Amino acid sequence: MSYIWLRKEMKSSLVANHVATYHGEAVAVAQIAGKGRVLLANVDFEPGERILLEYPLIEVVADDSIPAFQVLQRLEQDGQLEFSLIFYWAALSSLTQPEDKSSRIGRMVAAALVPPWRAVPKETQVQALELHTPELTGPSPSVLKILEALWGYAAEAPAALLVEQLLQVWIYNSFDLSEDGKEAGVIFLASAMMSHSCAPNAAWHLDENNSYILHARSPIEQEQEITISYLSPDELMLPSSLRRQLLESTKGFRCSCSRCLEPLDVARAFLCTCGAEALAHAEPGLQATSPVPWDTGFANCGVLTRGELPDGQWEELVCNSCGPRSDLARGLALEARLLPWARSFPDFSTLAKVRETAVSADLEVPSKLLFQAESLLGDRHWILDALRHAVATAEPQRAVELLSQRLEVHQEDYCMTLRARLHVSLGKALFSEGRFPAAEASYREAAELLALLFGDDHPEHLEAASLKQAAEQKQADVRKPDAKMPTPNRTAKKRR
Ligand SMILES: C[S@@+](CC[C@H](N)C(=O)[O-])C[C@H]1O[C@@H](n2cnc3c(N)ncnc32)[C@H](O)[C@@H]1O
Repeated sequence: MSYIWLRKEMKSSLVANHVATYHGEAVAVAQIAGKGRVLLANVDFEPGERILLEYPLIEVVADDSIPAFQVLQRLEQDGQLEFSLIFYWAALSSLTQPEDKSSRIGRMVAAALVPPWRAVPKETQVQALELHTPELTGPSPSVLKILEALWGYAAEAPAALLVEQLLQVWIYNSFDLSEDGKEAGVIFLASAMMSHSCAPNAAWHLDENNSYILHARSPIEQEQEITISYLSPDELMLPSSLRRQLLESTKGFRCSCSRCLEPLDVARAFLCTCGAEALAHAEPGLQATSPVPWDTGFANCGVLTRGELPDGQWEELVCNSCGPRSDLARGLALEARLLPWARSFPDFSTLAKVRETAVSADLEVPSKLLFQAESLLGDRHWILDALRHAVATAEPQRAVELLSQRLEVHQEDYCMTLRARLHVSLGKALFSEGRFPAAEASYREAAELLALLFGDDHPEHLEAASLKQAAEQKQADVRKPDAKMPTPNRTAKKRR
């Protein structure tokens, strides 16, 4: 991979200078063809090692006591806003402070028809404007409506473009801080340089001061790119085509990470008739060479047509043992049938952003679906995994068995957060069955993974550690002879 290093002496990049000055011992900004600016490691990092801590550049919180915010609320109610209101509020809050009289645009907040609101110093705004946005052709209708509502027709084009650019900066670079139904967001400089990967090598979280903390989740070598996931741990389980569609529709780019470039998709694993695992191609339909007989003979499926397959095409699966197979249509048919169920599953609710979610009214019982899925889908199939999750929640007596199966599947690196959370759930299921040593072991695994991902002061780690302690305590209580009760030995003595 060839990089162009953006060093401190290159005055073209304020962000690169900032990173070199404040985080230069750990990271540097570089440029990669097709991705733009990226963050590279300046030294080697061990798993669990902290890479950086960064203070927020701008933080915003929804506040309906402010008249300018109320104007946005009215526009939202009238259906005039294209994106979530908090992005527009963040753009307005990234204008310069009313007292900044240095430019015409700098006086915008002071000139509004409503009282001035909290804005930022000019220097902060200039830094924010260096963050990634798609190419802008002009202000959007929503921004023009806002300008009209806040400034009247006097608002001029350069101001509209500035607001549009700030809006895009927030859409493409911000982190969600919403809590208890109150929307909020934050942007950073160094952290905004990081690319997404579906197999990320770093994990981030925000601490109680909203500082950005980044840890290595796998070994990272000097000059290697540092990547995080823009998707949630559950979304990382989706097949390549859906992950890519999600990133395209929400973040506006086609992912070129190592996992998305894999030709076969482990999240779409099927059972070949030989008993081995058969994987689908990551780009469905591309490998098709001739049509297959569509009569699947599968109950309730009838005759499968091209249009009924998940991506409207027929596919060939590649078996680990016998190679390309174009006769495994029963598995594909079941996948197509289960898709509406999976899309309606709460963990994957963001899929609604990708395409209209067709949720059938007569959603079937997950335990029945699970039975069918296990006969045709491979353990690594995302829908089989989601079914095991659903059944483990609905039927606590099966939780230990199903969570253990899920954990076995998720032994790979990119699933680390999910794996840690699965260990917590398994610990709870074992604890409720009175299996305290096993529960303790599961909580210990969770605590270790969470410390590695987020540090040992993170609330999720502390919770797992305290659950582990509770399981330990229970074990000790079980082992401790109760002073009031006669032990078998004492009873035996008395009898003699
Ligand atoms: C938050 S910015 C990251 C920094 C950005 N590269 C820059 O030059 O400012 C997000 C943008 O980086 C690019 N990007 C991030 N991850 C990517 C990936 N996995 N594949 C392709 N482009 C990616 C996309 O253009 C995306 O909209």
